[in-house]
Amino acid sequence: MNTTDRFYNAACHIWEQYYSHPFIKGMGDGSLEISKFRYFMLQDYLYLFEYAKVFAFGVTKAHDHEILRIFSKSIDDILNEEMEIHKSYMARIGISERDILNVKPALNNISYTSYMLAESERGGIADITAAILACSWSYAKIGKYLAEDKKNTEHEFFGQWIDGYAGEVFQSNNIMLMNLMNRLTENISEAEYKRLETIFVNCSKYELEFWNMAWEGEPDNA
Ligand SMILES: Cc1ncc(CO)c(N)n1
Repeated sequence: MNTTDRFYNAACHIWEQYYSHPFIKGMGDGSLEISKFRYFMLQDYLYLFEYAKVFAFGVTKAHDHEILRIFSKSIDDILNEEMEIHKSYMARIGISERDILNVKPALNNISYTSYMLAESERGGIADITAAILACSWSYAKIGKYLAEDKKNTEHEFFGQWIDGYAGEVFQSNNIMLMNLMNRLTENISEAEYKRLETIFVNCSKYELEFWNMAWEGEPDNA
């Protein structure tokens, strides 16, 4: 079994909860309150700047030119492709630059990105890819899952989000990262594999916490 199949088996009890999550179901059937989506978009926008820095560790630690290109292209795609989804929604919802500057990352958001950055600083290219993969792959799967029903992608508000993640650029970048993960782990020991699996499973849990945070919104004591 290749590494990504083993990762999936190790995390599927968490991933199954994404599909039935009220936030994700609400984007699918169009019932999600815009105020919840607004909070998610702002937190996710801040998240993406930190997530891009995880790839930047990959740039500095790359041991060949192809890997260097994969990580540097990913940074460009996050900052200039994926963020277009966020910017477009911000314009639609009426969120200004100043609103964005006033947003503080929620504790879950900080914890998740700090964990990814810490593992990336400590580890090598395989650890960095394992940390990235739960994010990239889960959004690729959620986008595709929601896009299975044509009605969802045609929704006048949430359709753009679903199309963005189900679309060619995001999907093919994710496949590139999955292939990279498998290539990097072809000859590793079981102990090394286990270390990477732990990172992947932890990031999968952080993903679920991010959806919970988006659903529950700003806590009263924030
Ligand atoms: C929290 C989170 N995870 C993954 C992605 C996909 O890049 C995203 N935009 N946000």
